[in-house]
Amino acid sequence: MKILVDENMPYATELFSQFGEVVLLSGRTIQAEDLHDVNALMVRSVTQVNDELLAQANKLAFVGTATIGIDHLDLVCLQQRNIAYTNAPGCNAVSVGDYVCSALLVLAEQQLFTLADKSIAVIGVGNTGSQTVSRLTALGAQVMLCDPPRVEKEDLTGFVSLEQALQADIICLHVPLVKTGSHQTKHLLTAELLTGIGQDAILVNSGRGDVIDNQALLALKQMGHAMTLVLDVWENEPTPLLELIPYVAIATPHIAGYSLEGKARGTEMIYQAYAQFLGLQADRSISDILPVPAISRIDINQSADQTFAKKLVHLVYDVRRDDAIFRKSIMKAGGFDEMRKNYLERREFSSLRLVNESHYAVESLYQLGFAK
Ligand SMILES: NC(=O)c1ccc[n+]([C@@H]2O[C@H](COP(=O)([O-])OP(=O)(O)OC[C@H]3O[C@@H](n4cnc5c(N)ncnc54)[C@H](O)[C@@H]3O)[C@@H](O)[C@H]2O)c1
Ligand SMILES: O=C(O)[C@H](O)[C@H](O)COP(=O)(O)O
Repeated sequence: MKILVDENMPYATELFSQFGEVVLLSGRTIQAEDLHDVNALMVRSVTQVNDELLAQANKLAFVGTATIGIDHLDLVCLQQRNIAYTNAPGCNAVSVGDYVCSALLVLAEQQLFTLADKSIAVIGVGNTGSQTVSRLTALGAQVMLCDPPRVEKEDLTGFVSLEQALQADIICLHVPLVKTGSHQTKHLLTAELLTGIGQDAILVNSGRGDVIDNQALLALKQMGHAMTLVLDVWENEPTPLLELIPYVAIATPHIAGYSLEGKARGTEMIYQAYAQFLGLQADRSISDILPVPAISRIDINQSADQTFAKKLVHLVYDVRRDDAIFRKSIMKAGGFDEMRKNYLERREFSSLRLVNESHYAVESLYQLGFAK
């Protein structure tokens, strides 16, 4: 059995070697000839799995992507070739929630605001959006929810329209890239909709870059629109619109989901799916492999407020680290992918246990994801 795996998939060799030979390649450069005699292909979002890539796939029976998004898989092509596929829904949702929380707490400190005083809208209330909602709610914010496809299917009440969501002080985008059907998201934020966003607003995109018309956003910023931008995802990755970067307050190279736990969970989920596909028992686990975090417990000696939450959040993950590396590396050829490949270890809030022997009021910190 030969299993071809993107080299940026942590713990892949440890897990997939249960089934056979594991071959590691750079996901961005996997070619059709690499798939000759390969039984299973395990990718990340940078590999376009389509007719062109699968042209020489004579034995391929399974494709796994260790990601939430599946816009890089041509599902029709996989079905036509009778190739099974799986993704890893929710694998890095906690990591994305941590990212948004870290970014908004940076901006809250810089712009002197309290999240509880802001109107916040989350657009796309699935796995990642819900993680953002629970963190912001823990920090006292009232969060508006916008998810027309869910409202249509689940008959939910209290959700707002896209137009209402775009009036919020803070707008967080968590939608997938959908190019067909009645809820398409490519350029969901058109030039016209972007223009209607408030001058004091904050716009965070950690979904997919194509959801915002990046050229229109640049034109708007060049005309002096003052909204604050947090962009983790960009149109045309790995070569984002360089002129846009100086207008972005927090800019990162598509790493919102890159906690070690999130990436490892992605690998483990497709490993388990492949074992099931083969009718075998998955006998390995990432919990046996993940390293102990550098700081794993802290004694709590005060009740929680936003300032205290910020200290703890940024102790575990301060997004400014990734923003600084992004600005330094993005001008270099291949810089975007290089930053992702050499991403510094980052742990989730849950890696830090808060010991509260004096029973201070810190329930909100546990709601943020810190461990008890
Ligand atoms: N930046 C990163 O590192 C990172 C990490 C994980 C996921 N993502 C991206 O985020 C996307 C969302 O992830 P998820 O786990 O929350 O997915 P999900 O499928 O759990 O949730 C997506 C939600 O968006 C909603 N939605 C779809 N179209 C919409 C529209 N037009 N308007 C409003 N809502 C809409 C869906 O109904 C669904 O509830 C993924 O598809 C992926 O592209 C990025
Ligand atoms: O869809 C996802 O899960 C995320 O966008 C994921 O973090 C992307 O990471 P990549 O596969 O590009 O390494």
